[in-house]
Formats: sequence, structure tokens, C-alpha cells
Amino acid sequence: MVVGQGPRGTTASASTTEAEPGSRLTAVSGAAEPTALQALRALGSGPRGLSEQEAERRLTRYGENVPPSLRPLSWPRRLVRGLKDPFTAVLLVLGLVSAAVASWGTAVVITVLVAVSCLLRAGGEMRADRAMAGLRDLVATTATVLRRPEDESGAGGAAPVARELPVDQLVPGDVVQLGAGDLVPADVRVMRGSGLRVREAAFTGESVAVKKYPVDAPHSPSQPEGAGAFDRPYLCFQGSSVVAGGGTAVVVATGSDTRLAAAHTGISARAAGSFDRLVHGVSWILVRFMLLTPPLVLMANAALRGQGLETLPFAVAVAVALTPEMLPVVVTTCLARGASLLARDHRAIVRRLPALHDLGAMDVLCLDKTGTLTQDRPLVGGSVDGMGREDPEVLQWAAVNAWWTLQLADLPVPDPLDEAILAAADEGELVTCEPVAALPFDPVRRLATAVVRTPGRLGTNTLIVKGSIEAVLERCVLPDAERQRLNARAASHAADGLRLLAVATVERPTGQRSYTPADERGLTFRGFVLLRDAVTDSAAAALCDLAERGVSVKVLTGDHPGTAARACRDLGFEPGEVLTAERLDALSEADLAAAVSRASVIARCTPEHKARVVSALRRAGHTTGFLGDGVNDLPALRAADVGIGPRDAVPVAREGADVVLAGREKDLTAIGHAITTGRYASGNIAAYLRVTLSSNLGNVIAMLTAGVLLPFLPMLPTQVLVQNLCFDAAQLAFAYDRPRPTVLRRPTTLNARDLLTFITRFGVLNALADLATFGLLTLAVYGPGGDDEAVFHTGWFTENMLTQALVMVLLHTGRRAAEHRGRNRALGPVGWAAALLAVIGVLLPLSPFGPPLGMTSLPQAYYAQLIAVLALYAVALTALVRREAEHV
Ligand SMILES: Nc1ncnc2c1ncn2[C@@H]1O[C@H](COP(=O)(O)OP(=O)(O)OP(=O)(O)O)[C@@H](O)[C@H]1O
Ligand SMILES: [Mg+2]
Repeated sequence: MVVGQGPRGTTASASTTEAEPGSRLTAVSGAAEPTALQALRALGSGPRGLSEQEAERRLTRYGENVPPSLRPLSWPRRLVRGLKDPFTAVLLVLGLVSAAVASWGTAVVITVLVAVSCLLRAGGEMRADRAMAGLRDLVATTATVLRRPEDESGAGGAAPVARELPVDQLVPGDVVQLGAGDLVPADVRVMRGSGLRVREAAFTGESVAVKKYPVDAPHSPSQPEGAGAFDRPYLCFQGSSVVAGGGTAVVVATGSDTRLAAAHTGISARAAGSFDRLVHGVSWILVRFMLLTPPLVLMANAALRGQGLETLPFAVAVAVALTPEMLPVVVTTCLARGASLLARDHRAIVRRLPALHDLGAMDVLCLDKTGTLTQDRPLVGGSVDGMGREDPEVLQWAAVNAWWTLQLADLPVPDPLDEAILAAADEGELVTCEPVAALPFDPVRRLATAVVRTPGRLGTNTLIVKGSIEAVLERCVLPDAERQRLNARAASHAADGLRLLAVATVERPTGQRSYTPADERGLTFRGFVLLRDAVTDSAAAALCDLAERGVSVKVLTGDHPGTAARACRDLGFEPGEVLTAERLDALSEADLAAAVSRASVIARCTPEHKARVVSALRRAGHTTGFLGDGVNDLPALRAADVGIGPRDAVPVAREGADVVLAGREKDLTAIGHAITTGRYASGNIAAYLRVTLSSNLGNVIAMLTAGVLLPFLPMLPTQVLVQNLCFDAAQLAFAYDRPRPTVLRRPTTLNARDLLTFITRFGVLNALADLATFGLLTLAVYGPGGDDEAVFHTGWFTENMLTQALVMVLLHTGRRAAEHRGRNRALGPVGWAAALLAVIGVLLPLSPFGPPLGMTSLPQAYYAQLIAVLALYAVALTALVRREAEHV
């Protein structure tokens, strides 16, 4: 059900009782649209909100306010989601084909594979969810709601109380307050607003925030006629973010009735990250191969031997052997395990599992300055006039501005600069001013304005404007030379590490009813307020740590270039040339990418600049992270491969982040741990992909070649499947392995092209080893004119298992062992799994399971020859590994 879309035929009921959901929605749409008050009535609510009792009743009736896409998935749903994976889907098709030709053994093995893969995957995800659940409560989002406590008569007539409620407790009719940095908690209708601007990118794709305001006469010219729901300035939708201003609104739809639910997009829905793209790309190449294999095998057999459908089970088995069916499981397990460990040991929440890989691959981290590098506890160091003389009046003007912008906001958002100014000012004098209006701070204008009655003079109002130096000076009436002098003075203060705010005023006659940013002009400059904000203790160490890990850091700040550069120097990090965002505007895409790749500090960024820089870095091939805590960081958090938010970030930033650092306040070292975990996970995934894909490819090439040359099948379908099953099981060890230490020193990069070159090289080598065995078996064991197919099958089965074990050890553990020879002799999970695989390969044919699988014991001489083949293979493999390592 959708709010505010087209006429619904019925006029809103104006009764005071609560209307049915149908008319509940008519309350905000419909042909004859009601005023805000009528809308409230139709919802059975009033300006003072609902009574607690009524709210409780509605909660039972409408259910919790959680969009379906964000509800925790149940077991069956998770399992079904697993089936949507391309490999699983292809396997199922192959299973059906097998069943259709009554090849029951193959069908059963495939079903088992699919079931185990779905179960393991769902299990891994659930475990990670549980590990993070506790932390998630810690950073849960709340909404400010007006509710009336019950009086003695139980009528709920008492005065309303503004309460912080978990968002899921909201019901239609609740009156909520919105402030900058909040997530719109449900679909709401604005009843009052000041400077309210909301970002609806999740719905409209438009990253620029739109103005929202109440419209009391619905067909007033200010309302676009006949436009869609998103053009209605009085409706805000769940999942959008309040970026500036504030307001009061009534909830019109919750839970599955919201736009968000109808759009089927999670708040966190976003463009695929680098990892998703890689896995997707590789998967589709493989899926095509898989689908091509059975027809190829069938055609080859038909052409060479005139065989028909009887080779189908073999063809299917070969396709299954090529499938890395454990890929989704290993990927999910690696990521889920990493996320659980990170939650447990370092209190970081990974919202989107693939973000963990992107963290490991991240080579550039962009940060905002305040609250990340500095403590965000500024202290006023003084206030000066234009000549640099101490002037307490400047601070007093700034304080009046801070006080009334906070007081007149529907939901005052704590602002550290304002708090510092109020703490330093004389409070007694603040309240003597009579307020008229306020234009709250917004990060694009970089100004906040309060309008008060001019003290001691009737008939005039004073606009007090405070904000960034550039924004204020350009609105002051000043000769150019003077403006330049003031800019230079500000720059010298900034170079001392001070944060600066400029203050200016202007008087206007009282006749004016409302004020807009257009009134912020013709100002008289008053002076600067100087503030100090110390750098955090952990920042210097964290920056150093990031550099050691091969991650370069860029500071993207809205602050003055001088202040930003000084903060960097205080942290022992040479900023080089500081770019200002304005200069970026003039650059072409290519120049922009080059400029941002070089610069390490970009100052005076608007929220859009931050996002543009991040996007440019991504286009230049960097895997880019963004760490920010403010509402102005939201677009960049979304634009980055991985968005990181600290625990005390504003709700929208926390919700927009992929990774939330929920640990100790402002402890940046957690990022280092998160990167390590990411690199572990992606290192293991990379090793798994290399080993599995090259081994599978080798087997398939060998099997197809042998199939063409031999008068019988080189292996029975069941044997192919059993071997594949054992190999798959062994591969799970990769999820639990500790990768080589070099993996941790640099961002892990894994791209489809390198991967494909790697697997082709090693796959061909593997096929050569198999074919050597094939020759051996034909000449020596099977013998010219021999007819013991079982010996051939068994010989090849054992060889396959042993070469696979060898590949696991040499392509993975072997490299690690080579790196610190002698120090680390432990086998590790992959080593153990490989050993087990080898043992099964040798012993299975001899065990009671051998004969039912069509296997038999091998002549002693074969083992000696096999060892010779394996030794040669190992030498060739090691040589190729060395060559690859030199190339990297
Ligand atoms: N409450 C305020 N009133 C007036 N001006 C402000 C206020 N807060 C910030 N400013 C001005 O706007 C500039 C940009 O602030 P903003 O919060 O957008 O920066 P930011 O990108 O978050 O920077 P940082 O990296 O320091 O966190 C500040 O440098 C300051 O000059
Ligand atoms: Mg900030």
C-alpha cells in the first residue's frame, strides 16, 4: 500500500475516531486533500500525539514498524535464498536431467550437494547474525515521539512527553519530531518544519536533498499540481534521511504499508561493491562453461563412437566436477566467520558481509576530520574583531545565534561548536533577547542564522549570521581589499590549528513575516570566534598503522584548509598541498581523478564534494573506504566501496555505513583490526578460488581428452561425483585457514582477469599430470590389449585425489611454509584436509566401499610409478608458483 499516490475516491473522514487503514492513507492523498489538522483527525490523533494506551492498542493492531526487507530472515527463507545462487540453480538443473534419464545415483549425489551447501551457508549467516545481534542493540536507532501518559481516569489527557522510542514501536497517528541526522522513522506527513531538507536517494536516486514543508491549503500554488508522492513537499518516507533543519510530523504508515516496503529496497540497498562484481563475473563465466560441457561431451561421444544418451550421466558428472559448488559456502563462511570474530573481539558490526572483503581490498581510506581525527570537543579560545583585538561582544552575538537556532528547532540537534560557544558565553544575557525566527545550519550553505528583536530599539530585527569564514565574508558589505585582509587573518589563525567561525549581523525592519537564506546578505562583519579541538589519542597511531598496511589516507573536510592541514601535522602526517573543493568543480573527470589521487587533504567540501571525490577515486581503480560521523558524510558513505561509521555517529551515518565501529569511543585502531579480518577472509577466498578452479579445470580437460581417446569412459559417473564430493569437503578447510602473513601486509586484490590467467596456467599443468597418468595406465597397467576397466578407473581416481591434495598444499600452505621456512611447521586446516584427501584417495578403493563404486585394488608397481608422476608434477608446480610469485 502506497501513500499519497493518486485519488482514492473517498474523502477523508473528519471524525475523531481512528479510521481504517484505507482511509488512513486517504488522509494524506485522495482527490480532495485534507489539511494537516484534518489528516491528524483522520488518523485518530491530535497535535499532542497519541496516548500510551492507544499507541499500545495500535501496535497490536498494525504490528511493529519494520519494513519486510529488514526483518530477520527465518531458516526456511534463508534456505530458499540459497537456491537462487547461480551454481545451485545449475546443479539443480543437472540433477533434474539425471533424474529424467533415471540416473538415480547422480541425482542423489547432486541433491546432497545442494542441500549441504544451502545448510552450511544458512548456518554460517545465522551464526554471524547472532554474534552481531548484541552489538546491534547498542547502536539501534530511536525516534523522538510525543506520547501522552495516562492520567488517573486512564484517559490519556495529561500533557505530552517527548520520548525516545525504538523505531519499531511507532504506530500510525504518532507525532514524531525530526532533526538533522535522523532517519525518517516511518512514512510521515510534515505538520511543522523549519529549514527541513530530506535526502530521498534511496527512492529517487537523487542525491541532492529536497525541501519539505507543511502545506495547509492543499491546492495552494506552492504545491506542484498532480505530481507523484515524491513531489509532495509535505510527505517524507521511511528510510530517507534528514540532512538539515527539523520539524514535527505525524506518522501515516508503518511497517509493510510504507513506501520502503513497497519499493522492496532495503535501506542498505546499494550498487554492487567490488567483491560482488568479481564473484558475479567469475560465477557467470563458469556457469556458461558448465552448461556447455554436457552437450560437448554428448556430441563428441556421438560423433566418435555413435553413442547416444547413455553417456549423459557421465556428461552431467563432468559438468558437476567443473562446478565450484562450495564457492557460495566458502565465501559466506569466510565472511561470516570474519564478521563474528570482528564483532566478538573488536566490537565492529559488519552490516553487509561482502563489505568485509572490500575492507580487505581497500587501498584508500577517506576520513572526515572532526570526530574522527579530532575529539569533537571544541573549546572556545577567544573572540576577536576584524583588527584582531579581543572582543567579547563577538562571542556574545555567536551565543545568541547558537541559543536561538537550538531553541527554535523542533528537535534541537546537539552541535559541538554551538555547545562550546554557549558554554563560554554569559547565559544571563542570552535570554533577554526576544527571538523571531531561525535558519538552522546546513553543510552546503555553511551558515546558521538567528533573527531577534534588536535590543533596545523598536521596529527593527537583527539577523545574526555565523558560519564559515568564506560563506560569511562573501555576504558582508566589504571592499575587496578588506575581505582579502580578513581572509588572510583567518588563514593565519587556522594555521595555528584553530577552528574559526565568522560572525556578522544586519538590521531589518520588523514588517517581514518569514525569513529565508536569501535574507542572509548585506551583512556587517563583526569578528571571529576561535575554537580549539584537540586531536584524538588513537588517531596518530591509527594513521601510522594504516600507512604500514598499505592504505593511503585522505582527509575530506568541510573545515578551513589551514585548520585541516594543521590537524594533520599534529598527527605526524604531512598533508602536502591542500586542495579546496571549489577547485575540483572546474576539473574534467580525468583531471579530477588525477588531482584527488595526488592530494591527501581536501578542504571546504560539501557533502556532494565528498561523494564526488570518493567516486572519482573508485573510477581511478582504487577500492575506497569512507569513515565519517556526520549527516554531511552520508552521500560519501554511500558512494564508497565500504562506508564506516563510528558508534557515536548521527543515526543516518550509522545506518548508511557498512561497518559500524561499536567499540570504545573514537578508537580508530579498530579499523586496523577490521582491515586485518577483511584481508584474512578475502585471502582465504582467493586461495580457495585459485585451488579449486585450477584443479577442476585440469580434471575436466583431462577427462574430456581421455574420453575421446579411450574406447570406454575414463571414470564412471559415480566415481567422478565421489571424487568431487571429497574434494569439495576438503575445500571447506579454506574458510578456517590462516593465510600467509604477506596477505596481511597489502590490500588483497583479486580481479577476474588475473584469476582466469592463473587458473588456466595451473589447470593446464594439472591436466598434463593427469594425462601422464593416463599414458602410464594405458601402457603399463591396463596394458595393450588389457581389458580391466576397473583398474584404469581406480588408478585414475587415486591419482586425481593425490594431485588435488598436492595442489592444495603447494598452491597455498606451501607458499606460506616457504615464506618462513622452519618457523611454522604446523599443517593448518588446509594441510590436514589435504592429507585426509590423499589418504582417502589411496585407501577408498581398498576399503569395502571400493567394489560397489566399481573400484579394485591396484598392482604394487603402479604406486611406484604414480609417485614418480606426482614428484614431477610437484616440481613443475613449485616452479610455476615461484614464477607467479615473482610476477606479483
Ligand atoms: N553550528 C554551526 N554554525 C555555524 N557554522 C558552522 C556550524 N557548524 C559548522 N559550521 C561551519 O561549517 C563548516 C563545515 O562544517 P561541517 O560540519 O559541514 O564540516 P565537516 O565536513 O563535518 O568537517 P569536519 O571534517 O571538521 O567534520 C565548519 O568548518 C564551520 O565553518
Ligand atoms: Mg563532520
